[in-house]
Amino acid sequence: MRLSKLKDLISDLPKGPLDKYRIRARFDWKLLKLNLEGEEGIRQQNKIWSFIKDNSLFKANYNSLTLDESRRICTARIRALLDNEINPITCGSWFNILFQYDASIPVKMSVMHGMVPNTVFTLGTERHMDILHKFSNLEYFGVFALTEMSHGTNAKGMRTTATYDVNKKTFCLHSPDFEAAKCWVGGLGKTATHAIIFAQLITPDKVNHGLHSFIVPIRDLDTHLPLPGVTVGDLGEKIALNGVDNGFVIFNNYHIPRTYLLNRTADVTEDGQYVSSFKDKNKRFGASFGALSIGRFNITWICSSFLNLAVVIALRYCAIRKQFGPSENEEWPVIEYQAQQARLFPHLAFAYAVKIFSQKYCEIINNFQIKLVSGEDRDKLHLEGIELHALSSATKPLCSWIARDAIQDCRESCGGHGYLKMSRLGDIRANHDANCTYEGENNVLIQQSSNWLLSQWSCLLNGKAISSPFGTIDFLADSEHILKQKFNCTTIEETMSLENLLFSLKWLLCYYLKKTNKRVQDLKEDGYTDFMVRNDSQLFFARTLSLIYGEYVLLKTFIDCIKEPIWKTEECEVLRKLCSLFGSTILEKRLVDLYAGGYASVDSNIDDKLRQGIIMLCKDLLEDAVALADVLAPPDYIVNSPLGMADGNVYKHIQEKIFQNKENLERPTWWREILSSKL
Ligand SMILES: Cc1cc2nc3c(=O)[nH]c(=O)nc-3n(C[C@H](O)[C@H](O)[C@H](O)COP(=O)(O)OP(=O)(O)OC[C@H]3O[C@@H](n4cnc5c(N)ncnc54)[C@H](O)[C@@H]3O)c2cc1C
Repeated sequence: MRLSKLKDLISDLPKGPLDKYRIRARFDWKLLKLNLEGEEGIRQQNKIWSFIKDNSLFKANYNSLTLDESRRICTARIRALLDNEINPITCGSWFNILFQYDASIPVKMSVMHGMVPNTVFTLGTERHMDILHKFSNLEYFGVFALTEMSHGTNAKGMRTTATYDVNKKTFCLHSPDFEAAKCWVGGLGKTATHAIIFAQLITPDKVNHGLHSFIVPIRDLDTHLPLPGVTVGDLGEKIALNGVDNGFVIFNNYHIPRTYLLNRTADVTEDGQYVSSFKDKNKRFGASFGALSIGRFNITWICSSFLNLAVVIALRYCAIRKQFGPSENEEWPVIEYQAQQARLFPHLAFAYAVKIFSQKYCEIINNFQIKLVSGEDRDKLHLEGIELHALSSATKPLCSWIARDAIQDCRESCGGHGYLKMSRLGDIRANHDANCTYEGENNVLIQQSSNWLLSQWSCLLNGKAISSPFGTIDFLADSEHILKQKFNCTTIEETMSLENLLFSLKWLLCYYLKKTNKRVQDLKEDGYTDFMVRNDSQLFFARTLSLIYGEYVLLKTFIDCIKEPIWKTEECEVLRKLCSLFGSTILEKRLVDLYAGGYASVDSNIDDKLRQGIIMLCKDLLEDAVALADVLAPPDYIVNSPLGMADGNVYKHIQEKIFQNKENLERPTWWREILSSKL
């Protein structure tokens, strides 16, 4: 790409005190950005950011808003974005960068204008095209309602019923009590006209066929009042994301047409017969699981958006903020300190790892969804769906915990000013928080991943082939050989090499599979039920097993990405360092297992080699850290934190923000109460 064209695509950064670090970088940040995000990706981002910059509705709010005003503004901004063709469908996964501006907007939009049409498209058929059209035309506003008041994670325990009425040719929706009310539904509190409701489908023969999804009218299209038989309302203020009206709904023998069942995988005929295109019920779930994984892979991208923003703010601030120094006359920016580097640079490495992973797997899951709709080989799709489900069940928790911990460290690494609301780090932390809970509560979701890994392990033990269409665990076929290997690196460089780090994770995964399986078998032999076996094998095995699986795939994806021929030598060099820092930071936390499992002998000094390697890498990366943050940074009007602006004029921007808000300088209306003791 010609330089003038690159300048149009990626704007120059303003000059300022951060230049001191920028000129030390050993690569061109714009070229790295171009290779990492692609020309189309950067165009998508520019389209979204420039729309926000030029639209008065999106001027930053300086004061806290009332709940009602938060919701109104969020809805108005969503409308403006939609009117300008900015939505999850047209922008694809790049839409998730909106989380860096105001997280409520993409949360509500992703549900109403992404997840809902996607679900209708994926799980519905021809007969739902008219409804789909109405969602797209904004005649209908749809929400996604799975969670119930007394059941969230355990979807099978949900108690809303949809009983087929053969005489009326309708499904009768019913919530037996308040505990069966659908709740937490984003957009339902004030906005929705329709909801996709997951309910237990019961046929006239009284057979319960399990959870199925239905399109259900909620509010009158003219008056916006609840329809008869529907009680709908708002859950009130939340910890964050208050632009989103999370709501509840209760049905009282409420009838909807038979055709409102989303019937791609199963249907009920007019005379009440249940028919499924999947002979095996589990396969119906397999394909649906795959479809649901799209949300979880998207969350890894959302985590990446929050993580990038927090890391950008913290790194830029810490490169400016000075404290102490080697002499009376010399003060050091805090980023120069070893402790600060060790706190922040691994998070920078994690940010790149999560970004590369989420970009790749969002593309894979989008392609999977297309195959699902085009009705390719069902058996093949079933296996692919299961692997994607298992992977997203490990990486969604892993990436959201990585981001959670990183954001907190970023907040602390900015000291007191990081605690100011204007730093945005508190809002980033609170908004990100929900990623650990929705789309599958992390601690429960992660069990799905270990279940799949254990089932593949038992195939292997029984001489059967493992099924890994995406190749995330195909190396397990070689597990016997892997487990016999020993750590034998003699130098720090060798220890920190990508090949060695990846192999160590392969070993750990095999080791944890063996250990978890042993625990499971022991419990079975002791007569435990399947339920108790699963419960009692979580600590310290199954949970760690899933995390190691996620870590392995993230590292492998990072390494594969570096191997692509697109990179210039200097880009490869810096990415390799980040990747090595990512892998070694993960392994350093698992030293106990590497020793206890016999991979590393006591005199191998793997701990010293890894730790010294991390220190060396952090020191080395100081040269590139600010430029690496520039690659991840959105424009200043999106960063919108005086601590993290591109020019690095931290104190000037803090002063502007303080003085911008007139209230900060005014005498309080209650000033007499202060002096009352004297009056
Ligand atoms: C901001 C936000 C938006 C949301 N939007 C929607 C939406 O649009 N539509 C919708 O349907 N839902 C939505 N939800 C609901 C969300 O999907 C659920 O909250 C989530 O699935 C967790 O379920 P739960 O709240 O019932 O947690 P629970 O399952 O009750 O979990 C409580 C605790 O118990 C633990 N636990 C549960 N089972 C086990 C087990 N077997 N082993 C070990 N520990 C266990 C969990 O780890 C957790 O710590 C939203 C939630 C939030 C916070």
